Amino acid sequence: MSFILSLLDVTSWSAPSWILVATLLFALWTVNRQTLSPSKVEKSRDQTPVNPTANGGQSKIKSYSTRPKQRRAKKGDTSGEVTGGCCNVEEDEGCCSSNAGESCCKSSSKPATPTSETAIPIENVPDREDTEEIDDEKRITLKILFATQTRTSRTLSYRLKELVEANVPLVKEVEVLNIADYENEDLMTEKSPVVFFLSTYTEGSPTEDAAWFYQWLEDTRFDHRVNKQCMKSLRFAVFGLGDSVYEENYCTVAKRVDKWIGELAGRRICPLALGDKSDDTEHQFITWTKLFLSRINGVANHLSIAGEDNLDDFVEEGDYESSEEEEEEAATGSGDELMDLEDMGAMAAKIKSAKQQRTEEEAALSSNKGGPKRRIGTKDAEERPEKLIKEMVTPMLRKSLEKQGYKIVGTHSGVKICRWTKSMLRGRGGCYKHTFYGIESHRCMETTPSLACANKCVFCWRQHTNPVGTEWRWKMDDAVDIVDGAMDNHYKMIKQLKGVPGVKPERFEEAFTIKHCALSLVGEPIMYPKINEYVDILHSRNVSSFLVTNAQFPDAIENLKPVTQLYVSIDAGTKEDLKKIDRPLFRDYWERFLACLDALGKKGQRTVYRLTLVKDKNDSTLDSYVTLISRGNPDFIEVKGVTYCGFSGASHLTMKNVPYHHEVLTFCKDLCERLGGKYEVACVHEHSCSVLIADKARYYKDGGWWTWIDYNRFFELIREGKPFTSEDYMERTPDWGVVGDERGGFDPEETRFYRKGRIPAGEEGQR
Ligand SMILES: Cc1cc2nc3c(=O)[nH]c(=O)nc-3n(C[C@H](O)[C@H](O)[C@H](O)COP(=O)(O)O)c2cc1C
Ligand code: SF4
Repeated sequence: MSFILSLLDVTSWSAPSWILVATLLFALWTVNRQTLSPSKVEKSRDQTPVNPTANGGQSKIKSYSTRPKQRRAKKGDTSGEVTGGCCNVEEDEGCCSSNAGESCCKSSSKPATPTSETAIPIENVPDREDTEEIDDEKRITLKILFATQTRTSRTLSYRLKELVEANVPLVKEVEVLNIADYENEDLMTEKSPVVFFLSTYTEGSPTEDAAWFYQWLEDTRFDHRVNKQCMKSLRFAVFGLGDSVYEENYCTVAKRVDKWIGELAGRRICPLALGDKSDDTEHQFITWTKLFLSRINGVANHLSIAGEDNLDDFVEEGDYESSEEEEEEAATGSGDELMDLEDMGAMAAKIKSAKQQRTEEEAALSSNKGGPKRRIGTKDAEERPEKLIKEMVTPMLRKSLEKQGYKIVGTHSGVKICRWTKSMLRGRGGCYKHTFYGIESHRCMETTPSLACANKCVFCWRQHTNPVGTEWRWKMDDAVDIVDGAMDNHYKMIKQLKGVPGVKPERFEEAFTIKHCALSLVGEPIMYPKINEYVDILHSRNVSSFLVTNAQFPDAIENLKPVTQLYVSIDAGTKEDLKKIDRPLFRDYWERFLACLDALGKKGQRTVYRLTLVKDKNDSTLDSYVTLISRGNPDFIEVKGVTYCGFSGASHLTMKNVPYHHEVLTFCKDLCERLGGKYEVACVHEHSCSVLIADKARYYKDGGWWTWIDYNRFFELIREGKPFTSEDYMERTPDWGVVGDERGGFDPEETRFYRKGRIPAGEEGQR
């Protein structure tokens, strides 16, 4: 042992020891370098095909001897697939768990490791010996510029880099850069072909990193000092990222950049392509990439033979109109076949026929239904021809949501076990709904029949991995199937908790009879056109229903059957703030929001406004909340401090936006004061920074608060089928739940558990 220690004591080493160690280190470094040397990497590309047909087979480079055609790639062919890495496009936004504090690949500065098909075959592979003969000076550099918020564009950029490196030996180097790090003016003298991956955000705007470039490019077109042919030497291609639900704002940034560079005489290597979040971005990317690889090979080949000139065969004409047709081509390609340049004629015919078929189908629909648009609650979606209706949860989205812990039920529903369910199973306390309304958290299922919604709220738990839409446009599952599916999955998750330290056997048993359903997981439950059938099934099984809606569908609120408790989310007090916080899809979002409050006021049911306080964002406009409360006249107002879900490129919320419990309480007291005494703070749940404000006239009786629910009575009332009100099934709130009680809303039958390093509840500073 002392010998080893003396070896570790470097200060005692003699000169020969130093020389020995240095020699060993050098030898190790050399071996390692050889393992990773480019020639080794090249060897692994040995079989990678390249397409000389892109230059008409007339390459003057001796090395491009043509080999017989390789087999064509089939969709799903994974031969040559590189596995590993979490930021491939399939997980573009969802690869990171939303839990704060978890290690996150998004924060890594390392490029995403693609799981891409690096072996996308371009036909006629050059022989290994031949490619080695290519003079390095003849090989070109490709630049990829991306602009992103949630990293999809960045991920695709690195995937394209990998694919080009694996498939196009004439490209020596692929540089991937954030567009903000590129000198805009260099586009006018750029020698390397440039590919842009650009995403579009609110109202068709560019991302922050692209804003300067976008403005510069727009201005350049009108700058009389600038030659309108200034980008003549630029070979470029644009891939846009967006979401077609934004209709006329769909991929605006990419469309415009493609158009503007074209107007400045830039030469397109490849048509504009659009990756649609509501469709299959992965498929669109692969289809476009196949075309791009063959084109860039042609461009590289010509550049290396003929230099700057003689490129006309390999660039698209610079006019924007023609690229729409091309865009269609990229979108409709089957992805199964390789598009050689000679195949383009056949492809054009295919696109034309696909277009015609679609027009005919749409026309048939319009004549049947009086228009192709589908509305929530109508049967249009159900009656659309099967092949036009897509599933809401694509395989890519499924993977991403499953990573975040959701169990996907059918094609549009999800269920997830709540942390309070686990907590109550272990006798460590229930959630705020236990304190406020007597919910048994260990028997509560949190689910949604629609993972889609019509917003992009900054505090969304899903970090924007879910689909969005203003109407139901997906395949629709039967209500009974999704209730069954959600319950089965919930029970499976409960089963997995067997044997977890602290789980109480009697609670574990009870958990196999669900008593409550919180339709508030994510998404918009009332978007599901069969929501009434859904709640009927729950009630018939003696399961209570707490349904939360985001106040964008007033008709659906009006048509909704009685639920145990109906919530609307009030995410802001003013039109401007609502736009900033919820980032709604509807242009008339404010009118819809107000109409929802009016509809709620007329329901005559047990209703709740749910306010999520985001410090410095929606906590300052008290008077505007007063107006909204007077409008919908809810029974309760639940106020909760926002929960920090970790950083998401699309959100920008930080811990600074999370209010302290005392700040939430002060806000509530101020609010009650401004409401003139009609409402009062009734309960608190300090644990989760939640406060309940109740209508005093309705819920304060016999010297106490009656915010709890008699669930059995509710089911009886439903079965009786006669009209009833919230006062018919209220129950007295236990003392420990009432504001001012020293237990802070913690059930005395439970045992408080403090995680190491956590501040005990009720203490100053608790969030
Ligand atoms: C708040 C928000 C607003 C958006 N607005 C638009 C839009 O106006 N048009 C569009 O085509 N896509 C829009 N999108 C969709 C994004 O462009 C799409 O999610 C894209 O894949 C994001 O790419 P990125 O991950 O590289 O940022 C929006 C997304 C969010 C979160
Ligand atoms: S409405 Fe809900 S699900 Fe939709 S974005 Fe907002 S928080 Fe997320």
